[in-house]
Amino acid sequence: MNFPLPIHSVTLDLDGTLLDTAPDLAKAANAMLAELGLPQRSEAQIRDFIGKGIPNLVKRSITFDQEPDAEALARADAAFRRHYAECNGRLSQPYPGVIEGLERFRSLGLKLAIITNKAGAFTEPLVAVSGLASYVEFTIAGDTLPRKKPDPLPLQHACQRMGVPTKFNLHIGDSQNDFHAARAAGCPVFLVPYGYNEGEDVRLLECDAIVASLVHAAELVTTA
Ligand SMILES: O=C(O)COP(=O)(O)O
Ligand SMILES: [Mg+2]
Repeated sequence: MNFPLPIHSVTLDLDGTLLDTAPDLAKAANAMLAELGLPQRSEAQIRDFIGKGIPNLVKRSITFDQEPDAEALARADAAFRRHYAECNGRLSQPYPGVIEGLERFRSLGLKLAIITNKAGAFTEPLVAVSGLASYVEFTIAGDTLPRKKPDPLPLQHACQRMGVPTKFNLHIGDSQNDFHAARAAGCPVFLVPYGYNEGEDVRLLECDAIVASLVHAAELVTTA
């Protein structure tokens, strides 16, 4: 790939790319585990459970020796959502370089949108309270469409909504879900190494660039 990369828009992953949400997610998961009388998890463990949406995080958190049954899962899911609604956004912070990187993308005239696997009920308040809402045209949450990342649908939908051919939309994320969604949609993809990738090293994925921050990403693009 030749740099600078010519693009019209940037779609951004939320958890692990824009915001470090693991402390709030770990707090809610441990409150849920305590309520169900299950052992606590470390924040490091919870970090590795983030990426494929809340039902998956809940299932991974309550799975110890054996697979949970449907009823246990439903109770855990409801408890998690109740606790997360209380603490969502309290400890979550933008990573270094996020606001400056968004400013740079904006000054290049690029359209920006957020694409997350997090459920919409938690995404909208989080994007608002973290100050990210003013930078993006819209947000697509994990339950906005019938399929979420790694399916390409959210990226295809976002590109259509912005009127940008997928090859001119750069997707920036922290995980294999972002990587596969972008590749399947035909979008170039940069990955950050500081987020959550379900316990795997993102450097093993053949993305177009590993970027230390969004500022670094902005240095590698130009307006098409
Ligand atoms: O909710 C998740 O599991 C991850 O959300 P993300 O797509 O913003 O990383
Ligand atoms: Mg992520």
